[in-house]
Amino acid sequence: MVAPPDNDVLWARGLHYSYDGSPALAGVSIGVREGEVLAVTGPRGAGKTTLLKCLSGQLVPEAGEVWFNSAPVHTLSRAARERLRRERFGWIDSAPHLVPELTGWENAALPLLARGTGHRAARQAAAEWLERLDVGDCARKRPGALTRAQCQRIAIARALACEPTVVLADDPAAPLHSNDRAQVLRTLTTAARSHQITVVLAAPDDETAALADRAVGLADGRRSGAIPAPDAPDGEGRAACSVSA
Ligand SMILES: Nc1ncnc2c1ncn2[C@@H]1O[C@H](COP(=O)(O)OP(=O)(O)OP(=O)(O)O)[C@@H](O)[C@H]1O
Repeated sequence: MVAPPDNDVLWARGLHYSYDGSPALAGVSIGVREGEVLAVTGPRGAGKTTLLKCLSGQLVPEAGEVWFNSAPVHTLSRAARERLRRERFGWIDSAPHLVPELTGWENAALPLLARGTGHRAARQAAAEWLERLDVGDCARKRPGALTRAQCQRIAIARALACEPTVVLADDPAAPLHSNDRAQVLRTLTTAARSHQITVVLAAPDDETAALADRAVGLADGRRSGAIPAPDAPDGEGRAACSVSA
């Protein structure tokens, strides 16, 4: 095993993963620098979700290595990977997956409570993140009384409230109306940057990728060619990244 570069908080080399014999990742290597927002772009089925799941320890690659903060993830036991995910990673899915019986703040506080944070402190942290994400008025409401966009903001608050080292966001604006998409994505990237949280963002479109500092492409489970850098407005946006399989 070769240790990753020092400034990569998350680093993977030669990842292979198949579903029932069909390859989803075929030798992907990637490095994520501390504090950056990295977009993983590519069409449907390119392997973005599978890559994020391998990086976060949800899936174990059939071949290849994943390192977090210079420690191997791919060799950890299931229990150790679960602990790592609970303590250091946040996950945002393309659907909010809130618990319908719980209120907004209770949903946002769940990962903190799972970590053993006291009820009062968890409630306070959840409430602060709901405010930051402009859904403070949803704290006492249940998901059934909220819009999809409000629920997705609560899901983002849930991922950020325990201030993880890395957030993996799998097309987090997918279910939203186009008016809400840009706003929700911008809120996520701004909040992460202001708290030095590294983000890996599966981005199916240019609009999403443009909010990242850097973008890498996937196609058919492999790294695809160099992505041109668009004009980055207001210091936001991505840089070109020359990539190889
Ligand atoms: N649970 C699964 N069982 C079988 N095949 C799967 C499973 N999940 C993904 N795949 C397949 O693996 C390949 C990569 O899928 P993946 O979801 O990682 O791509 P993606 O880029 O995230 O796509 P999308 O944008 O549609 O989410 C696709 O061919 C997909 O059909």
